[in-house]
Amino acid sequence: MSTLITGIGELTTHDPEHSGGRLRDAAVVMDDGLIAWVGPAANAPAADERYDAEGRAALPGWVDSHTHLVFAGDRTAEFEARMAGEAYAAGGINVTVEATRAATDAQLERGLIRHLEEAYGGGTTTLETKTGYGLTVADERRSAQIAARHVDEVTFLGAHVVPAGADRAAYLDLVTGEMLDAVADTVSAVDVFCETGAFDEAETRRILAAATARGLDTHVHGNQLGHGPGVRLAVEHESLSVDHLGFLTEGDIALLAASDTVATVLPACDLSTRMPLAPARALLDAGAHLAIASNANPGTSYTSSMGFAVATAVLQMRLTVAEAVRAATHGGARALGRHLDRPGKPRVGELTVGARADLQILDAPSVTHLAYRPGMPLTHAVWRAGNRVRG
Ligand SMILES: N=CN[C@@H](CCC(=O)O)C(=O)O
Ligand SMILES: [Zn+2]
Repeated sequence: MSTLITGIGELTTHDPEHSGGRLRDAAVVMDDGLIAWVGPAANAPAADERYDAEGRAALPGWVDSHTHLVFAGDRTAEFEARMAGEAYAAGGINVTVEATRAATDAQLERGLIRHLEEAYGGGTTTLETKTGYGLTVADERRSAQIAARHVDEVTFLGAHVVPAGADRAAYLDLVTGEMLDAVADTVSAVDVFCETGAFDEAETRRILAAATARGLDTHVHGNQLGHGPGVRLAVEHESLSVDHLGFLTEGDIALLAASDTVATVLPACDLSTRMPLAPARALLDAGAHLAIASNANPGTSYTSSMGFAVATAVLQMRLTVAEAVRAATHGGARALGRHLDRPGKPRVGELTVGARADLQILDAPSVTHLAYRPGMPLTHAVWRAGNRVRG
């Protein structure tokens, strides 16, 4: 079944062949879950069904490359304390760990589905989520298995913190050994929280090496709470991404600019933790690959709204709307290694022939409205793999 979407007032493709990635009065044909044709509406071929966008803007669905959505419990009190002046500290993670361990599988799955519905309702079509609130072999395994039933990419974050009451050396052995083996078939990548209060340089190196030895991709949570080795380790290890980046030196920016490791910024988290905004403008100007993600989690960023993240990146981080949209789609795909076709996984984050047909239509004439009308519900219709899932 093929679908023609026509009457697109402004189409963002990310294909440089199409007027630098932006077309006016455009159309798209989807067939068999993939983009089959993109071009001027006047030249569009026929299809089995037709949808008229009536002049609205269309763009790739959001690729949210960083979330933590397998959890139970609530951190409202911690948020209130932060808004009253307390600093964020990694230790809060243990509050969610306790609640997650106490939850049944069904409760965790229901919570995940509820949060995914929110994310998808806002135009997200590809989503990564991490384990990291179980921190025992059984709890990390069930978190990974529940996530794998519902999301595109699952990342093992056993190295979130050393759980309360655990022996540090023994936990390091577990997270690089038995616990990693228990999830290795279920996840595609391993993440490490490299930060004071979480894991230091030597520990991070060991965890990244254990992941690579099992053929898994890697990510690093780095430079969130202060300056540190996160960026350097991610780049040295050729990790897919290093995420957060509120505290960067000129040297860190130069390292990222010279590497394929994606610099992932998390604007909603920076706001919610009242930490410095990551220098997205400087990263792009230096030539780094940039992604924007939600970091949806109950501690530091309890929102999965990619529209909000994009608006904040424009209004506060000084990106253009086109740069922010690219970082939240193509950038996120690159951060997950999904900007290239993989066996059984067509590339995402762009509207080019052969890519997965993931497309959102805004109730607005241009993507500029994402920042011009921040916080407004602009998602009008969404297709995922060629199926209309919203609107
Ligand atoms: N920094 C580490 N992990 C999460 C926060 C987790 C939490 O506080 O529950 C983050 O990305 O911000
Ligand atoms: Zn995170």
